[in-house]
Amino acid sequence: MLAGPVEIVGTGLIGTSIALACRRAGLEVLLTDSTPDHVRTATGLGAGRPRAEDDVPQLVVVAVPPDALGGVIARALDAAGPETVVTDVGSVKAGPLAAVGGHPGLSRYVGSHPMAGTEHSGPLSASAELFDGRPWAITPGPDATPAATRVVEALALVCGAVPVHLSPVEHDRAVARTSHVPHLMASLVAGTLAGAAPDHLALSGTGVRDVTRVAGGDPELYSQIISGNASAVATLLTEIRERLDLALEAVAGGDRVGLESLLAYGQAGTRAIPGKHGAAPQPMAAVRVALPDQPGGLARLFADAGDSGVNIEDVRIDHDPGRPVGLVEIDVVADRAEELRSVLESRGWATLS
Ligand SMILES: NC(=O)c1ccc[n+]([C@@H]2O[C@H](COP(=O)([O-])OP(=O)(O)OC[C@H]3O[C@@H](n4cnc5c(N)ncnc54)[C@H](O)[C@@H]3O)[C@@H](O)[C@H]2O)c1
Ligand SMILES: O=C(O)C(=O)C[C@]1(C(=O)O)C=C[C@@H](O)C=C1
Repeated sequence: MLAGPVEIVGTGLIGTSIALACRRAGLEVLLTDSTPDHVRTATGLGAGRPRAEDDVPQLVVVAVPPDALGGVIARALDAAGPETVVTDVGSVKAGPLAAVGGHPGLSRYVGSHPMAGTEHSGPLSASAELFDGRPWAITPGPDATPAATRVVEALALVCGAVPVHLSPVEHDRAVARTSHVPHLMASLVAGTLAGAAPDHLALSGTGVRDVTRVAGGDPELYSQIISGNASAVATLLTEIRERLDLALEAVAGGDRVGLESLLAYGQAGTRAIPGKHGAAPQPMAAVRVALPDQPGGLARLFADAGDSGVNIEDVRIDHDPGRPVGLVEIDVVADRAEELRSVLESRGWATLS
């Protein structure tokens, strides 16, 4: 279905990660970016080769910032061959589709959106594994042909992702809830840390890091993303503002029952998030390991964890402010945690309960 070549327009974090995943599958990849250095860097990483004038890609993947999507998709539809399919990976889907409305090549355009990323930008942060097991929204407009949709679905599969089909409007409503509002909330919480006293910040544990990580993303990119989905984001913000008022009243008025009910509602929300590959959420447990601050320590720990045969779902590293020791929290499926702990202890690692 996807035979290549695949052209990537925009060789930043997402474009270069897709290019690397396509290369991993043996596909020919052509690279384009308005910043020639990014093409050079991506080429150096093994993501493909610069596109030549006479190349005819089977699929063009547009991975540029949201404000530039409409123009770049239209140019890709103009420039590509009559059979070439064009997709984009922008975080909002109704806007780019509207921007190319009426284009004669519209039947070859199918929007999409991989639900994976990091708080970093640019080709140097890219990874072929970024999309493994992650949802990838496929959002054909009414004019898209089934054949073009299948090509874009094949791209998601080549990248190791799980395709999820929905309309552009439904997509935008969904990601307001699962991505855009969470990002904004993380930024509001993280903002309370800027300028805080260093001896207060020294008490930062994993909780505050978990809640604020995404707020480290590029403000220019996220302001484009959130503005591009303004109506769905504003609807949810209004809901949250009402609950924030209730939280304020409960805290200020010492209403423990009201507070518990707000916290229970939040807990129910965390439990509603599906597990990996869209499966039902599985209970997780963290195995906590003391890691001496020495070169190669983490590699040895991962090798020993790998030998246990227990899959690592997530990892966090924290540093003891007073000692040259790190604390590594390895998340695994709860019923395998004891197995991992006992293998690590048998290899000399100190685990903490
Ligand atoms: N960062 C994420 O977590 C994430 C996840 C999924 C989707 N997305 C979407 O993917 C797209 C790219 O995001 P990113 O995080 O890779 O950003 P990035 O800044 O890492 O990369 C963007 C690249 O596009 C290039 N570019 C800008 N304007 C261009 C133009 N007119 N023509 C050609 N190249 C151009 C830039 O030079 C840069 O290399 C965005 O639309 C974003 O909404 C981002
Ligand atoms: O993991 C992260 O760092 C992300 O923010 C990734 C994330 C998300 O919210 O899930 C961010 C924006 C994208 O449009 C898709 C994915």
